[in-house]
Order: sequence, then C-alpha cells, then structure tokens
Amino acid sequence: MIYTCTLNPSVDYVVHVQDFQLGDLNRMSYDVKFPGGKGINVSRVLKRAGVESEALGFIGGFTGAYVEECLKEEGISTNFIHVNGDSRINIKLKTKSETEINGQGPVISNEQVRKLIKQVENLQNDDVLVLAGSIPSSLPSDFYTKLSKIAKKQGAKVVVDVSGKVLLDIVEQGPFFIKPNHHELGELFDVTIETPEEAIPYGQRLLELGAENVAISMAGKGALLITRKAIYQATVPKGNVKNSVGAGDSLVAGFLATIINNGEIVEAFRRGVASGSATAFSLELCTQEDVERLIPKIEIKKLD
Ligand SMILES: Nc1ncnc2c1ncn2[C@@H]1O[C@H](COP(=O)(O)OP(=O)(O)OP(=O)(O)O)[C@@H](O)[C@H]1O
Ligand SMILES: O=P(O)(O)OC[C@@]1(O)O[C@H](CO)[C@@H](O)[C@@H]1O
Repeated sequence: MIYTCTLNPSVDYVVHVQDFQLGDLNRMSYDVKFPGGKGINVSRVLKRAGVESEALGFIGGFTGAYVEECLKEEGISTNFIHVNGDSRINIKLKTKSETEINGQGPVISNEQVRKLIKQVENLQNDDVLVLAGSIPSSLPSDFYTKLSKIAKKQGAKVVVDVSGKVLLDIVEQGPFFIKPNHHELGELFDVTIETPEEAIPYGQRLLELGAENVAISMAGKGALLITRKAIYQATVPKGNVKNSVGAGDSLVAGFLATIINNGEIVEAFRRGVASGSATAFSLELCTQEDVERLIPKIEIKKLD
C-alpha cells in the first residue's frame, strides 16, 4: 500500500486577477478552490492513474473538513489526525506570472505527533511512504528524518519531496526516490543550477549520499533521472501553462503509479514527466486522458 503523508495540508485558493495592482482594490476574474498539500496531490493523481493510496497527516477546522470531504468524494482513503486549528489556505495568484502565498498551518501537539508516529510504526514490508511538503513550524525540523527512519525499519520504501537542507539528512536513510527541482537541488549545495549539465553532478552526490533514485525536475526545461545504473534525460512537451501548482507532485505520482505495478523505471519516469506536464497544462491536477495523450511526446535519452 502507498501512504502519503502531508504534515500541513491546505485549501489551495487559485485566484486570477487580470492586471494585478499592489496596494489597490483588485477584482478576481476567476477563482477556484482545491484540496492541496503535496502528499494529498500525490494521492489524488495516483487515484486518477487507478492506484490506491491512503492519505495521512494532520488536518483541522473547516478547511480540513473541506479537504477530507473532497478526498472522500474522489474515493481516496484517509486516516488524518485531527488537530485544533484550521488547516491553512494557500493563495495561488495568477496574473502575468504565478505568485504563491502559503499559510503557516495549525499547531500540532505532542500527542498528535505520537499518533502519526504510531501509524508509521505500523507500516509493513513493501509499503511505500511518501513524505512530501513543508514541515509545520511547531514540529522539529528533523521530523521527516525520524519518520523515514521508522518507515525504513519497517521495511517500507520511502519517497521524499521536501525542500531545504533537511533533505540531506533524509538522504542518508536511503530513500527509494527523491525529486528536488533544480532550484531546490542548487540550494542544497549552495550553488545556482540552470542546466541539466549543471544538475547532474549534484544529483549524483545525492546518490552517493544514499538515495536510490533521484529525479530532478526543471519545469519547462525537462527532467533528469539518475539511478545507480544510468542517467536519463527527458524532454517536456510544449504547451499552454495554466497552473503549474502540483506539477512536481504529479511527477512523483506518475512515477510511483508505474513502479507499484512493477513497471520499468524509464517508463515510470516517462509517465511521471507526462503527468507533471499534463498538470502544468491544466487548471487543476492532470486527468488520466491528458497524461496518456502526452506520454508519446516525452522523449527520453540515456546519457553516457
Ligand atoms: N512550463 C512547463 N512546460 C511543460 N512541462 C512542465 C512545465 N512546468 C512544469 N512541467 C512539468 O512538471 C514537472 C515538474 O515541474 P517542476 O520542475 O516545476 O516541479 P516543482 O517545482 O516541484 O513543481 P511544484 O512545486 O509546482 O509542484 C516537470 O518535470 C514537467 O514535466
Ligand atoms: O508549503 P508547502 O508544504 O511546501 O507546499 C504546499 C503547496 O504549495 O504545495 C502543493 C503543490 O506542490 C500545493 O498544493 C500546496 O499549496
């Protein structure tokens, strides 16, 4: 079973403003709400690919109830720990460019933390635990490292999509798959990465530190997959980017959907990239039809 863990879920409030003026009254031309948070997005895209998962994490208030209700309607299993405050509302402002304002989220108590740890202690051999998204400020910064250690002890595969130096600690636990984007990869090593050539040596460093497979997404510039055996580079199709929020999560879900069905790693990468692009080209997360349409357009070459 795949378990996704979202420590800080959200309602994503996508707001379109034609000609945004800071300091003025602006009117929305269009607005729409979605359940959000990286692990939750992974669960939603997995479901569309026909793969079951269970969404874990902390959720609370009217916003949390909305997220849970949406997941229930989509037939996604949840086992959230309920907290006192409201889950956050993250604003995704679409003007000429995309601007995001993410909330803090509710405070998590020690008792609630213990409950989540218990859930991870109950993982079984061959389960997959996806740790994705930021760590709420009320939790210790090494919380993912702790969860990853417990999951590995249980024999589960760990998948990580988290930004910041904490990834370097988690990598030492030997995660099965990690997916930094090129900016996050650069931040890890205090360098600026603009091209696949610049990204490769740092992706390889993550492998040396313990990761089994590393995907580096570079938005419209393509993506890399670095495994213990080879390095692959994928092109991404050209298209009209409507909302790239969740594109990275869709890549993770597309990759996992193939792996969990014993698919080949290059095909998993192809489906991952197609899912990411299909999400970038839609207002919401990708549909399965969009993913299938894009799969033949993804070219993957093996690098020497
Ligand atoms: N402009 C784009 N054109 C085509 N595909 C895109 C574009 N932006 C994103 N994608 C697709 O989505 C994947 C992930 O994108 P990106 O590198 O932006 O991840 P990310 O920064 O983790 O995303 P997010 O945090 O918004 O979920 C890319 O590998 C690509 O397949
Ligand atoms: O604040 P975090 O946890 O880093 O990111 C949260 C978030 O921006 O990530 C998802 C897209 O990847 C959105 O659904 C959500 O709003």
